[in-house]
Amino acid sequence: MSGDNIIDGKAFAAEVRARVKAQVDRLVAEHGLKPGLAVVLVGEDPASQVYVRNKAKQTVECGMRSDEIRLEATATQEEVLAVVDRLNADPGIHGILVQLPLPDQIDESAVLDRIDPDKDVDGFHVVNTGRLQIGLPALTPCTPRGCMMLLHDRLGDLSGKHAVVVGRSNIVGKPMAMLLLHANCTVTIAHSRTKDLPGLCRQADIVIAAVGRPKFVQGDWIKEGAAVIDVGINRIPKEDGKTRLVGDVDFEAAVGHAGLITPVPGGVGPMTIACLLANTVTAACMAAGIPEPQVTA
Ligand SMILES: Nc1nc(=O)c2c([nH]1)NC[C@@H]1CN(c3ccc(C(=O)N[C@@H](CCC(=O)O)C(=O)O)cc3)C=[N+]21
Repeated sequence: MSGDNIIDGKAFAAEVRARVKAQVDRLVAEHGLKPGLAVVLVGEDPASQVYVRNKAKQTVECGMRSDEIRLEATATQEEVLAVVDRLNADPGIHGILVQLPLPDQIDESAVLDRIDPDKDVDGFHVVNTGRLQIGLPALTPCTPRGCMMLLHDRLGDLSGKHAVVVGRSNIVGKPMAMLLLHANCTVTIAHSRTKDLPGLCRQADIVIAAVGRPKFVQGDWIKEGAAVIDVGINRIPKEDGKTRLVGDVDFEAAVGHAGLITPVPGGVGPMTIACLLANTVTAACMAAGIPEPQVTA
C-alpha cells in the first residue's frame, strides 16, 4: 500500500490529536480547565474492551481526564441510567460515551437520550441529531466528522459533488449524509432495498461505505477517480484461526479505480477517536462558556 491515492488516516489522526493536545494545554494553563471524558462499558465484549482501552490511552496522552465505568453484562436499565445521571452531574466530566451495542435487556435510545446533550460527545442524542439536521451548532457524530475532515483535507471544496452513502444507520449513514449535504454535495442514501446499487455507486464522485458487511462494495462499482471512504470495521477469521480487520470495500479491487481511498485498518477508525477527543474539548469549552482555543499547525 504505497499509492498516493491511499489516505493515511493514522497519520492524519495523529495530527488532529496533536492539535487537541495543544488546545488542552492552553485550556489548562489559561483557564484551569482540564477536559474530562467518561466511557461507560457494559459487559465484556473483547473488541469493545480493546477500543475502550485505546480511547483511554489517547485521552490521557492529550492531557485530559479519562474515567472508565464498567458494568456487568447483566446490568439493569436502572443501573446504567444511574451511572449516566451521576456523570451528568459531575462537573469534572465534560464528555460521556456509552459504548454501543448495549446488551439486549437495555433500551439503547433511552440510555443515549438520558445523556446531557451538552456532554453528548458521540452526538447521538435526539437534541444533537435535530440540531445537526437544521444546521445549528451541535456535537456531531465522530465517525462522520472524521470522514469529512479527510475529504476536505484531500479534496477541498465538495460543492456539487455527488456523494452516495451506502448505509442508513443513525450513528454513521444518516449524520454522514447530513454533513455532506451541508457541504453542498448532492447526496444519495442507499440501503439494502436500493435498486441497482452498483450502477448508482458508479455515478458517485464520493462513495461512503457504511453497511457493516465485509468487502461488500466491489471494485467495479467505483467510477475512475472517485473518492472512497470505508467506514467498515469487520473482524473476519484468518486461515490460522486468528482474525483480521477488513472494511466494507474490497480494497484490493477498488484501489485501482479510486482517486482516493481509505484503508482498513488505518483509515477512518483512528479519525473516529481523534474526533471524540476534539468533541470533548468542544464540550468542555461550551460548559465553561469560553471560546475554543485556536491553535495553528
Ligand atoms: N458509543 C459508541 N461510539 C463509538 O464511536 C463506537 C461505539 N460506541 N461502539 C463501537 C464502535 C466502533 N468504533 C471504532 C472506532 C475506532 C476504531 C479504530 O481506531 N480502529 C483501528 C484499528 C483497531 C484494531 O486494529 O483493532 C483502525 O481502523 O485502524 C475501531 C472502532 C467506535 N464505536
